[in-house]
Amino acid sequence: MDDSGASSLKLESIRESLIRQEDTIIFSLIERSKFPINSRGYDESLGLVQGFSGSLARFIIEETEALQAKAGRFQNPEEHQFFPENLPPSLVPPHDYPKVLYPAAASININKRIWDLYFNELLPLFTVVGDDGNYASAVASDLSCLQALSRRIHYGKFVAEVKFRDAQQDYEPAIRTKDRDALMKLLTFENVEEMVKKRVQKKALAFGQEVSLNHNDKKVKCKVDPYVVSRLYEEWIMPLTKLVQVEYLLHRLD
Ligand SMILES: O=C(O)C(=O)C[C@]1(C(=O)O)C=C[C@@H](O)C=C1
Repeated sequence: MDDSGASSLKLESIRESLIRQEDTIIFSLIERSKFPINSRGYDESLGLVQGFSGSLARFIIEETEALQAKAGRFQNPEEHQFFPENLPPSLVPPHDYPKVLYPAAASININKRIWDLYFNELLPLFTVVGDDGNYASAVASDLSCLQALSRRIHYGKFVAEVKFRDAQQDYEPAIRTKDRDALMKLLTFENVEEMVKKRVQKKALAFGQEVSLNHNDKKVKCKVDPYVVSRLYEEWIMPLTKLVQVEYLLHRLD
């Protein structure tokens, strides 16, 4: 959260954070698209890393997360690990993050799903086929994409909390009867989703276009197809953010 305390929790400021996170996601996709797909970096059976059974991607991301855990990254309730098993403890003094979410919310982590989705479905949509051997650099960019996506999707916890506080009487019956469909309906704002899709498409066009000094150059070339970015939001990012909201709300009254 950008605000300093739970009392300043407003849907508007939560949405502002989601809007700012769009920039991070789009820039990270643009960075990753510099490299071709580089599939060998994700092959679990190639044995590229001596003494490690798994892909180069898994190796880099596990090791990076271990280092970031020691530096306190996952103390922040907005951050979620891809490999929570055997993470080393933080070595830095704890920061006093505002206590906005209920404590059990920490156990909601859908990164396994985000991981599978990213590598199997999303990556092929915004990278070209090919192999330039730059596996380590490509994976470093993958990690930026994964962390940006994970942070955005799990931000659903904060969105859900503020919606619950704003309309507790509407949410309580559906929470008590564990009615997922009713919760999904309550938290969905189709007009907002339409705006998100349009805005991210426009941002991808603005952030990713080739800049030319040649005035005769009328054709706009984009590093990442703006339509693909809008599709990522429509088909995966927003549905998963809503899934996190439902998971969060289901246990809100435990
Ligand atoms: O802005 C909200 O109200 C949200 O819940 C976030 C979000 C999104 O993921 O962007 C998800 C569900 C709503 O239907 C609209 C937008």
